[in-house]
Amino acid sequence: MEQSLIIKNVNKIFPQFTLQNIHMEVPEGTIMGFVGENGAGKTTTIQCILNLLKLDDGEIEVLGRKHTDPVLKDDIGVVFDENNYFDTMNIQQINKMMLKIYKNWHADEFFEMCHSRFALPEDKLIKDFSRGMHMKLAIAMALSHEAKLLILDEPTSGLDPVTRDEILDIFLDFVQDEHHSILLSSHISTDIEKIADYITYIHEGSVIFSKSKDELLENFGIMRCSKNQASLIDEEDIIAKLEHDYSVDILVDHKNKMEKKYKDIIMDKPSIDDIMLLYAKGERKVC
Ligand SMILES: Nc1ncnc2c1ncn2[C@@H]1O[C@H](COP(=O)(O)OP(=O)(O)OP(=O)(O)O)[C@@H](O)[C@H]1O
Repeated sequence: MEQSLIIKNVNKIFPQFTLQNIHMEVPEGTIMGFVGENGAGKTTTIQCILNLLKLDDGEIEVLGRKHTDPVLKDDIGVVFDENNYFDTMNIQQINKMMLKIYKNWHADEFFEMCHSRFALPEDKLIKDFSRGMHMKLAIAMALSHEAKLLILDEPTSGLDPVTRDEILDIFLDFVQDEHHSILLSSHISTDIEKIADYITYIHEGSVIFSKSKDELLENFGIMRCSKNQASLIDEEDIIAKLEHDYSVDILVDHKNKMEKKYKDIIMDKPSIDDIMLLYAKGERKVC
């Protein structure tokens, strides 16, 4: 399988924050969920990919080209959480501008999505759009110029559950083409669990893991231990550990093996939120 996106050892240094040795690979035809706490470095990573920030070190390859190659503009569809560029325009004016910017801009698809799918108002200025309308417009724009890679920063935040579901289906539809792929940053972990094939978790500027979702959710387990039980667990079996007042949660890999080894301990299947919480708040080692 070819990779749509390869990030190798990327470093970006800000005065009070550093992205450290970021690595990630997004295979064609797949969706990579990009998760992490507020301020973990997701948007900074995305800005590096889009060449909006200069790398201090490392390499990024997008669709087989160096990420600085200007021809990539046509092949990448982008949705940012906050975007005020089009505030003084309406949908018609945006269409006219996009026709000049993208060589493969499809006005018919754009209007179909804006009107039929998303019911966006034709004449309203974008600054008068609600947050949900803003996101829908951004998604319609990203999907109307034959992009092969979508880079989406919080595309479903602020949307109601019904619209969110509809948009997730659009993303799933998009990757039915085996040459298409998506990098999807989101705090809504149920969205990620629903549609991602792979998950990259970034914490304080470093990638903690970048793995297939099935591997993560099937292989990882959380052992709910008493303090006494926890003291008997081999250190090498512990990926992360979070102590509560009277109990200890321990994140382990190879869930089935661990269940047999520690028969008396309750083993839960973790959600992405559980895994992030254990890593963020507990003691951990990088896996
Ligand atoms: N241009 C900049 N100059 C200095 N620091 C910056 C700049 N851009 C981002 N940062 C810092 O980088 C860190 C990571 O921010 P970033 O926006 O990448 O996080 P995030 O994971 O996208 O967070 P959120 O989920 O809240 O959107 C933050 O501490 C932020 O203040």
